[in-house]
Amino acid sequence: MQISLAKQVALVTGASSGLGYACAKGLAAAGASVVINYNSQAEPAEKLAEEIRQQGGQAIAVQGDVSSQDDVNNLITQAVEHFGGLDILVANSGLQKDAAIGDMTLQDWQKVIDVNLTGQFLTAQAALLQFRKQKGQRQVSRANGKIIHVSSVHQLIPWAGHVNYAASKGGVDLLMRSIAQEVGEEQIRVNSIAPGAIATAINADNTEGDAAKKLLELIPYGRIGASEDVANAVVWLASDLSDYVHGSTLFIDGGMSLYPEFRGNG
Ligand SMILES: NC(=O)C1=CN([C@@H]2O[C@H](COP(=O)(O)OP(=O)(O)OC[C@H]3O[C@@H](n4cnc5c(N)ncnc54)[C@H](O)[C@@H]3O)[C@@H](O)[C@H]2O)C=CC1
Ligand SMILES: C[C@H](O)[C@@H]1OC(=O)[C@H](O)[C@@H]1O
Repeated sequence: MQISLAKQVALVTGASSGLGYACAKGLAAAGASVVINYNSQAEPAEKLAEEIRQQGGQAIAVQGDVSSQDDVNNLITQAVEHFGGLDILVANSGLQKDAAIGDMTLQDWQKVIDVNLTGQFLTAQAALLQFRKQKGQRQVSRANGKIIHVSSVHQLIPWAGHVNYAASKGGVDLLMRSIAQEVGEEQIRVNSIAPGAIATAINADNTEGDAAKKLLELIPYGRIGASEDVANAVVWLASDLSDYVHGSTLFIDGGMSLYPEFRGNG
């Protein structure tokens, strides 16, 4: 079944690479106008926007640091100014700064929390305030706006050597579920996805060669994920086909989260 997001406007943060890039492509292919946020990599974001326009879609690339409230507010402003409103937020931006707990600097802790958790708070808050502002004006979906947080299997599975990252994702889990509890009566739909091992650039060391073999021992379904596996799930969660899914986390991990033990991958 081909999903249509025609007339809808999506903002994807951290979309100049990896999962965000794939999600922006997938949402555009489903007919959404897309705001492609990037922090420092302008070229791939602009190229993707141009590719979408060349294919008859609508897209713009907008620089912004999701840990800056002013930048986040500008992302929403650009969506409204260019496409008339906002219907879908994919809060995707994230990074890792790995260290053993005894070696982790406060800077490395703070940076990961600022982007992976505070950035998700700021983008979700800005999006839902826009949903409220435009309430009743956009007859494009059964919901009055949709928020999809990108979390990780490590919201559930501890990850030695990555305490900042795992803590940030654990926070995203309760952030999502608390927002969902608070705004559901406004028909603002809030969910998250929890990817497992997906072959993206930041994961290259772990998803190739011997490291991949080790990882595959933790994946019951027997393969490492692709960005498209995540993008397909995001398009479905953004569509009315999932209209009764609210406050849920969709694990996209080949069954990795079935394991109680994860000795990490790097
Ligand atoms: N690749 C994987 O196996 C998994 C990835 N994830 C999550 O998926 C999301 C995307 O990760 P990947 O695509 O794998 O990595 P990636 O590094 O390709 O994408 C992360 C994006 O976030 C952007 N970003 C970083 N700091 C930012 C800031 N301050 N403001 C705006 N954007 C910022 C980066 O520029 C980058 O484009 C992250 O939240 C990550 O935690 C979760 C589970 C597994
Ligand atoms: C399980 C993955 O290999 C691991 O999970 C994450 O959230 C990280 O980005 C790694 O990809």
